[in-house]
Amino acid sequence: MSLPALFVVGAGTEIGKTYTTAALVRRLREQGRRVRALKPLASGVPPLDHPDFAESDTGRLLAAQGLAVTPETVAACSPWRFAAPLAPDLAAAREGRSLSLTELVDWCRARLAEADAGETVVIEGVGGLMSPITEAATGLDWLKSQKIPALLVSGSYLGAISHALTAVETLRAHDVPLTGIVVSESPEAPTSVETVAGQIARHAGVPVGCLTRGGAFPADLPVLG
Ligand SMILES: Nc1ncnc2c1ncn2[C@@H]1O[C@H](COP(=O)(O)OP(=O)(O)OP(=O)(O)O)[C@@H](O)[C@H]1O
Ligand SMILES: C[C@H](N)[C@H](N)CCCCCC(=O)O
Ligand SMILES: [Mg+2]
Repeated sequence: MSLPALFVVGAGTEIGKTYTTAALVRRLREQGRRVRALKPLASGVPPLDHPDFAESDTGRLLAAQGLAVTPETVAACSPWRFAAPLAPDLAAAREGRSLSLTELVDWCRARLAEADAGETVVIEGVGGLMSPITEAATGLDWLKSQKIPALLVSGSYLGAISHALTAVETLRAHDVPLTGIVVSESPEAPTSVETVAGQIARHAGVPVGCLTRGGAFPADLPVLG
């Protein structure tokens, strides 16, 4: 199995997990490293031939990897896709489908196991750390089962500090290794992203980096071994 691998989790939804994951993929590729980005479970995904597909998580992660959108590349990145922009269990129910945590974890394990030596695998979670993914399981259960370190993504909106620190405490309570935190600048935040990152860093006890609007992955954040 390749190492390192990273699981990108959010302190909330729509705060920059995909943006951060894509920025990390680009950074690693610039460094000449091989990287595979996965968004195994995605809700709010339009059909492949829809003009908005490129803006979906899967579309953005394929673009960051330099991959075209084809039925094969999409299925290899995001095998579980649902149309409704809801928690995955609800989105699946709208389509008369259901999800199995075991199948999801096994699929990810297989991708980690088949990765070449020297290849980095980055998995983006869904929603916030404890967003429901099946009727019984949350994203935290998924992350714990996967047994790879987490990278936490936070916003810089008012309230983000508490959301980020609550997620840090939850990860700690569940013995999930946390490699660092990326604060992705939120639109119309009342203070600078650096200020928010500084506040989070004072309490989090792990490296914290800033990702400004439209910016690149923070150069000073050591997230991979
Ligand atoms: N640092 C940033 N610079 C520019 N745009 C950003 C940044 N962070 C997030 N965005 C934009 O904000 C929106 C939400 O971000 P993103 O899709 O990365 O969130 P997410 O946490 O992955 O959401 P989800 O829970 O749906 O997976 C996207 O349009 C994204 O491009
Ligand atoms: C549609 C959205 N962008 C995500 N794909 C799913 C977010 C689920 C959040 C559920 C919750 O924690 O309340
Ligand atoms: Mg995303």
